[in-house]
Amino acid sequence: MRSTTLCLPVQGNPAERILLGMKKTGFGRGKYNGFGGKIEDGETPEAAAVRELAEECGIVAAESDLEPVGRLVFTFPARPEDDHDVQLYIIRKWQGQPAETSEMKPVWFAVGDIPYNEMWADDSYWLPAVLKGKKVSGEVYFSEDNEEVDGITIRTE
Ligand SMILES: Nc1[nH]c(=O)nc2c1ncn2[C@H]1C[C@H](O)[C@@H](COP(=O)(O)OP(=O)(O)OP(=O)(O)O)O1
Repeated sequence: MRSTTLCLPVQGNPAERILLGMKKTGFGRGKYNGFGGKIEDGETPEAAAVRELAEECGIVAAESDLEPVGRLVFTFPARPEDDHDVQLYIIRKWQGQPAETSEMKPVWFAVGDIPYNEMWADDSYWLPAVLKGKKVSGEVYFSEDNEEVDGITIRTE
């Protein structure tokens, strides 16, 4: 199973706005997503999270500013090669302005106005808790269409 990162830039504590990216290529294309991707061989999860923030929306973050907020395991029975294990982070401090890249178009949303119907179907189950300051862990099983959630367990702390 591949190991990945997902980082959510937010403003405010508790969060008032969240930066999401409309993914233009690859996994999750056409959906608003957090920023992240594969952890390369020899790379720490934090280094991968910082690298992906820069590659996907052009912001420069320090690893020490990443707030670990949990871990999710995604299983796609119809596409086992897409199964992945995601380390989740929030970040509130960085340098530079978010900018569109070849991979993503970044857009700010108020936390009360998050476009869950244009996101991965599992996000509405765990993102509200993360934005309220909770840590989450869980497992998500997708249906045969790789879109709907067939089973989900989310634990919060
Ligand atoms: N169900 C889901 N809900 C969610 O919110 N984010 C998900 C998700 N499934 C995957 N992601 C995120 C996590 C991670 O940031 C990314 C998947 O990583 P991948 O490495 O497969 O992506 P990419 O196609 O961007 O590849 P690289 O950037 O080349 O590593 O999509």
